[in-house]
Amino acid sequence: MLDSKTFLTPAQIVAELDKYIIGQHDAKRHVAIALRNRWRRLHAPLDMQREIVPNNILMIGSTGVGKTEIARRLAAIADAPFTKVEASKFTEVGYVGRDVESMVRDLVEQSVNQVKQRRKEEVKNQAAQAVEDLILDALIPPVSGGGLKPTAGFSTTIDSSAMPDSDYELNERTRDKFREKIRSGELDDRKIEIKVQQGAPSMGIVGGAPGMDEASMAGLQDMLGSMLPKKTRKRKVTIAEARKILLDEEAAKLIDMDEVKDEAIRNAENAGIIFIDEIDKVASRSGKGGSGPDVSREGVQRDLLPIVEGSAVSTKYGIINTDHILFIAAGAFHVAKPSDLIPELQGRFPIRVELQSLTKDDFFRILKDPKNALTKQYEALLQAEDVALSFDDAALERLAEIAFEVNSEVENIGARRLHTVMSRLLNDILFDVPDLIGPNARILITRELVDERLKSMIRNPDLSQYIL
Ligand SMILES: Nc1ncnc2c1ncn2[C@@H]1O[C@H](COP(=O)(O)OP(=O)(O)OP(=O)(O)O)[C@@H](O)[C@H]1O
Repeated sequence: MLDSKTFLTPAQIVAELDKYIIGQHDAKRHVAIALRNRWRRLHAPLDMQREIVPNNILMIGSTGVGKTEIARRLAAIADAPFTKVEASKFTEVGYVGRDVESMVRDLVEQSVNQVKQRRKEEVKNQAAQAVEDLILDALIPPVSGGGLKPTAGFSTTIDSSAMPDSDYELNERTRDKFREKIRSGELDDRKIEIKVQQGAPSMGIVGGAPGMDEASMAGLQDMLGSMLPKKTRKRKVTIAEARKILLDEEAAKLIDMDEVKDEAIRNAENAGIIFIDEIDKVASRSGKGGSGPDVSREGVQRDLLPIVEGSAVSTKYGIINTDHILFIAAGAFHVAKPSDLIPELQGRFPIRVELQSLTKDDFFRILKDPKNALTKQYEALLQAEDVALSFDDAALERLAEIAFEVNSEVENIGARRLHTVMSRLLNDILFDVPDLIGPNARILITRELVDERLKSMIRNPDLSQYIL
């Protein structure tokens, strides 16, 4: 995507983000520039490409206002590998817990999966052809022998050497007929026996050699795994299921894993986005009179620094350079301030954006407008049961109001509150369909209905604390 000749302009990127995220215009502008800059860098002269450093971003805003969502959607727009980590989960090197390099390994893993998926898509037609042959072999073994065992009801062993020409032709004609039936889906429910590959055998390496890191261990496991013959197992499944299972296996056989690894590493290096949440939780400096936990928090920041500054991290797919990965750090910064981060780290996140707290009106729009709005999700769920659910605007206004009130009275969890409120509102309906509310029913959620179902709870803070 990023290496294609044209790419979305910053305004177009914002327009894409607008489809999913309400408000937060400032943050959208900054991430749009950062993304377009990555494309610009890849089209700059080679010697300059090395010099251009990404403008990492620090997002400041309370929980549930769209920080993660913006970063995730940004990655989706660029089809870029993305990973989210919580800074508070890291521990300083030398202590038990997740080491900071694991986020780079996660990113590469993500990138490998993405490339693999893309390549499989490219060879899908070729793989489908091979799958059709395998299914056919299971139904009617070819005269040349081989193939998979047919199930009861079909001819069994065919001795090709003893077969006269006419029998051979007959077999071919039968196979052609069945090929058509397989294609039309007519035989989808018929059971056949197929050989499926079993998951990688466990090598039983626990702990590894002293001094061996996680990446080398995983690499060793992979290497040993690939040296052993792949185990297969027989399974009896319907033709429809066989198609799915075999398609994945056949597609995997057609792609070159070395190429996949190379491309995945390149993508992670040039397009990867790492989102570090809760950075404020590791932001307090021992220099300010801190002890114990402060020292360790500063340790985590010091460990993060080389990765954000650019260094080589070894992963089971190879060495990856972090120089051009885009880092987006985020935190509420209610207690600690960005200035409590160690200066070197502050310097690595030159772009600061503040996300706004969401208003009642924002809640209303979040319920109604995004492509994946909660109302649209529930409507689609019930559509599957042929029940038409809809919401009138007054109902959505009331829901937004309730979510806003509960946030101010109980705890502010931002737009996440809409999930709990909606689920409370619709639970009975979701349970009653289809037993009590049959197909073709129409349900209109009105303001009165919202009040009726939720009023008792919002009047009682003790209750809403647990339920909403
Ligand atoms: N401005 C917004 N527009 C649309 N949906 C939003 C917005 N803000 C939050 N949401 C929705 O609320 C949920 C939580 O948002 P998100 O994960 O982005 O929170 P966050 O700001 O990253 O919080 P945290 O720091 O706790 O992770 C998501 O389902 C997201 O879609």
